[in-house]
Amino acid sequence: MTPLLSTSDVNIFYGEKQAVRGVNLEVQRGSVNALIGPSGCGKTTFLRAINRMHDLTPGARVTGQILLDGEDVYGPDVDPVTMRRRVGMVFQKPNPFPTMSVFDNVVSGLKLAGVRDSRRLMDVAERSLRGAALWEEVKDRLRMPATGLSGGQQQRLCIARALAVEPEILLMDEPTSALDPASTARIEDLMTDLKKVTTIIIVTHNMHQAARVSDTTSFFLNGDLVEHGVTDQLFTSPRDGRTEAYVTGRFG
Ligand SMILES: Nc1ncnc2c1ncn2[C@@H]1O[C@H](COP(=O)(O)OP(=O)(O)OP(=O)(O)O)[C@@H](O)[C@H]1O
Repeated sequence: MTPLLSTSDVNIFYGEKQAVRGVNLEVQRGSVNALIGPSGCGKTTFLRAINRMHDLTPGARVTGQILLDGEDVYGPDVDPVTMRRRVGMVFQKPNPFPTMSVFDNVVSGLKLAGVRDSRRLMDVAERSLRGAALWEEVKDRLRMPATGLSGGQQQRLCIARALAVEPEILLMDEPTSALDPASTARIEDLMTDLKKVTTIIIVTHNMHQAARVSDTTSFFLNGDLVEHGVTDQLFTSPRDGRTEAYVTGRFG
């Protein structure tokens, strides 16, 4: 099967400092992929290369190749804004637009793209909120400020906002680290459903979470991708001694 995402020899630098080294990775359509590893090993740096977020970081540089559905993400004719629409992102802390209503948050990307048809906007809002398992909780307060929602609801709203533009891939950077256990469980459950409509790469510090939600796992250490494989196998019979030491909690 042709992978949806494939990277070859990806190196990422902040000025002179190299944060990610020679990463080769393939991600299949409709899967959840976890990036794990100790703090500072380059997980977030790698994630942000996929949707060209480093274009916005002064001094950051990406070399090598990242192909999304066969297209070079850093190709000369690729518009970074269009690429960021194809590659959605959900951050550690929920970041709804604070001055906008629930509804306007969800459809903000579509409005930015010039969609004005109110029927279509409502359809997309409902589909996206249902997709993020939030519709039932907010359907009667779509016009209320997004900031009135709980933290867990705000994070699901951010997922709905990302889904509204139908991303080919959804990047999630520790999406539950600011949430309570109940909200975390809801988002973990949601991921299984999200696989039906998109492909997910999630950075997580929590190895139990990686084991629960992901199909494949990539273990990073000091900027290197040490091991990538089927999650069950990586956790139960890792090939590399460093992976084994990490997943058995010998360092972290
Ligand atoms: N904007 C930046 N400028 C310079 N160095 C950076 C920048 N962002 C990250 N780094 C460095 O790059 C390395 C990788 O950081 P990164 O945030 O990708 O790691 P991580 O694995 O996601 O860590 P964590 O789990 O703590 O979030 C670290 O040494 C970090 O200090």
